[in-house]
Amino acid sequence: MSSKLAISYQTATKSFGSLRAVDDVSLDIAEGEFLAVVGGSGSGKTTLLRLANRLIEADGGTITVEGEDVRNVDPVALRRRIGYVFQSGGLFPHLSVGDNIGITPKLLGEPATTIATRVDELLELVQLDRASHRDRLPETLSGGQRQRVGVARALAAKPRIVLMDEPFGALDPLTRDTLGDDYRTLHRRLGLTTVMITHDMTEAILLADRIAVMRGGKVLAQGTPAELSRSCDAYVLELLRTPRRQVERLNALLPQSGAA
Ligand SMILES: Nc1ncnc2c1ncn2[C@@H]1O[C@H](COP(=O)(O)OP(=O)(O)OP(=O)(O)O)[C@@H](O)[C@H]1O
Repeated sequence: MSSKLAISYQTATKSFGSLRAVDDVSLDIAEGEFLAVVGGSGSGKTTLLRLANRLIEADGGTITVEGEDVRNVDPVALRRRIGYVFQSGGLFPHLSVGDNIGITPKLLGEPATTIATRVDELLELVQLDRASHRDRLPETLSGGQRQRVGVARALAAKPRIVLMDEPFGALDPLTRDTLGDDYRTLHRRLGLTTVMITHDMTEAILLADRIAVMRGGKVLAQGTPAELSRSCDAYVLELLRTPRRQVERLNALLPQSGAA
């Protein structure tokens, strides 16, 4: 991991009316880092994520992407530099898998043959068989396959940064595990910087290098799981206890050998 910053929030604030959805947040994400943002519903995770690519504009503080103040970067150009994976896949229902993946290169005016090659590369990267997936509509895919297409689309313009909003939340646990592991491998292989929102502390611990815990628009704590465990905040400690408690309960209920 480099010591250069991919994203930096300095006292970032965003209010909706009287509600401070993001409240005075300072958070650095290094190039190559995988950061998970964990917190309950309404804690400000999505708002924080979207401040980085200007899907939402901050009303206080400064946010930089690769050293540049995002206010000085054209929002459309910024979003091409930063891949975004939506919770539901966010695919265009009337476009084929191939056209969904190729939409950004197409908007960038790349030739059709270059796009076709890129689509095939990306399908391979997210481990979807090209021939049997390229021409299908999103509604004919499983949730896991749709999320793989969502990841491929986010990577189409070769971004160095990927933002993911609860990307695997709606999937069954096995698919979720596999996709999480596969994405982590991609993150390493492509040298990406990833910021992933999740409700699930176990997923955050297993996938991320560092975790930021949000509540009420504030980042209560940030660091590796070991660093978080030294936090003085009761909410952070409670979140960290949940995975351990689940393991203890599972160990008590399941045969130890795993030969169920
Ligand atoms: N466009 C908006 N207008 C008004 N309030 C908003 C808007 N977007 C978000 N909020 C409010 O800001 C707060 C933070 O919302 P945000 O979506 O960032 O939370 P979250 O942690 O991502 O929640 P979830 O896990 O449920 O997606 C919430 O109280 C939400 O209702």
